[in-house]
Amino acid sequence: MPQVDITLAGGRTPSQVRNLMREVHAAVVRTADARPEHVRVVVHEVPRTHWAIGDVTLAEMDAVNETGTTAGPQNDSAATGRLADTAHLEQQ
Ligand SMILES: O=C(O)/C=C/C=C(\O)C(=O)O
Repeated sequence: MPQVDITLAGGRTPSQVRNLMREVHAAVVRTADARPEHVRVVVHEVPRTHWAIGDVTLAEMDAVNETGTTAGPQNDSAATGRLADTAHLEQQ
């Protein structure tokens, strides 16, 4: 009984989430030789205020990207709006 769990940051429309579920379902049926009625797809949607990367939440990154100002902790990723785990790559 295949089960696919997907964790998404909030912000997608219900239609986007539904399409994602449909396509994942189809992919599992096609590739895993699973019966359609046995495939479970579970989407966990996390509020953007509850997902932090390097202590900068996605909501804080959004605010930076929308206003050009820093809304969260003062660090490189908050200032640039980039994901914290990629910021170090530009420093090398
Ligand atoms: O954790 C990250 O680096 C980014 C996560 C973003 C998502 O999961 C999303 O866009 O849903």
